[in-house]
Amino acid sequence: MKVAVIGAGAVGLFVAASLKQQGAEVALYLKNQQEQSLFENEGIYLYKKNQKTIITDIQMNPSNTKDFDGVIVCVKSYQVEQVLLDYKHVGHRHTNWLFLQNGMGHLEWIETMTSPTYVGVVEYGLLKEKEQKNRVSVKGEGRIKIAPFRGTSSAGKAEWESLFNQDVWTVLWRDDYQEMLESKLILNACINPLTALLHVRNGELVENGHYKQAMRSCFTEIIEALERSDREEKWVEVERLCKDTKENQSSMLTDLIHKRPLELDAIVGYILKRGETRGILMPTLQLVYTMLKGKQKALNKKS
Ligand SMILES: NC(=O)C1=CN([C@@H]2O[C@H](COP(=O)(O)OP(=O)(O)OC[C@H]3O[C@@H](n4cnc5c(N)ncnc54)[C@H](OP(=O)(O)O)[C@@H]3O)[C@@H](O)[C@H]2O)C=CC1
Ligand SMILES: CC(C)(CO)C(=O)C(=O)O
Repeated sequence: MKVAVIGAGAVGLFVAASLKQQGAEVALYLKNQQEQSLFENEGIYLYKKNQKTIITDIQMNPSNTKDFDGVIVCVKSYQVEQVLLDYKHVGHRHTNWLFLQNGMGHLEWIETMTSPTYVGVVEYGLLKEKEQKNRVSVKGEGRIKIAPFRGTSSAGKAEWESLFNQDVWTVLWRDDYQEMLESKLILNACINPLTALLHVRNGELVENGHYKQAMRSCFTEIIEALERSDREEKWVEVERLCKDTKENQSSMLTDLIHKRPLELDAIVGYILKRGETRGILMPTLQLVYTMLKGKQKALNKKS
C-alpha cells in the first residue's frame, strides 16, 4: 500500500516513521521547507523504548499525488478544514482517508468528503523536539484506534488492516466511530482545559481535592450533554487516566505555554454545541471555555 501522511508534527512523524519501519511506501506532506531539508538530509529519528531508529527514504512533498491507496491526516483539528482545501488533488476516488485528531469538531468538515473516510484516535504520548525538529519520542506507550466514518467498505478495512504491522505498533479496529471518539473526547474535555487553566500536570487534578471537585463538575455536564448512561464507568476512566499520566503536561497546557492555538472548539466547544441543541445548561463548562479563550487572547497580546 502506498500511503501519504499529511502534517509533520509529533503524530505525523510517528506515523510516517512507523509505516516506513514496517516497509510501507510513504510520502510525507509538510509546509516547512527547512524541516523538509532537515528530514531529507538527516532522516527522522524515532525514539522508542530507549531505542533510536533513523528513518530515511520517505518522499517529501512529491508532486505525483494521484497513486496513493491511503492518506493519513495528522494535523490539529482546527487545521483539517484547510487541509481539505489544500490537498483536494491528492489521491483518487477510491483512496482511503484516515483522520487522526483529538476532539470531534473536525467531523463537520470531513462529512463532505466523497472518498472513503475513516477516523482514529491516538493514545500514544508523542513529543516532537522543539530544537531538533526531526526527532520524535514515544513518551507514553499506547494504541491507535480506527473506525469507519463514511463511504467505507470491507475491502477498505482489509487494506488498512494489512497496512499496520502489529509488531511495530498497536493499531486496533473499532466499528463504532461515535463511541470511540466520544470516549476519548470525555477524557480530553475533563483533563485538558482544567490543566491548562490551572497550569498543572494531569495528576494534580485528582491529587488536589478542590481541583477534583472542579473536574467532577465539568464531567457531570459533559456526561449530560453527550447523553451518556455510563457515568460512573467513565468517571473511573477519567480518574485512572489522570493517575496513569500524572507527570504529563496535557497537550492543551503545552499549546497554551507555546502560544499555539488550542483545540478548545473541537473539544469543549463541540460539547457545548451538543448540549445547547437540547437546551442543557452547562455553566461550569461555559465558564472554563470563556476563561481559556480569554487567557489565550491575553497571552497572544503579550507576545
Ligand atoms: N502529540 C500527541 O501525543 C497526541 C496528539 N493527538 C492529536 O493528534 C493531532 C495532531 O497532533 P500533533 O501531531 O501533536 O500536532 P502538531 O501541531 O505537532 O502537528 C501538526 C502538524 O501539521 C502541520 N500542518 C498543519 N496544516 C498543514 C497543512 N495544510 N499542510 C501540511 N502540514 C500542515 C503543522 O504545521 P504548522 O505547525 O506549521 O501549522 C504541524 O507540523 C491533534 O489533534 C492532537 O490533539 C492525540 C493524541 C496524542
Ligand atoms: C490523555 C491526555 C490528557 C494526556 O495528557 C491527552 O490526550 C492530551 O494531553 O491531549
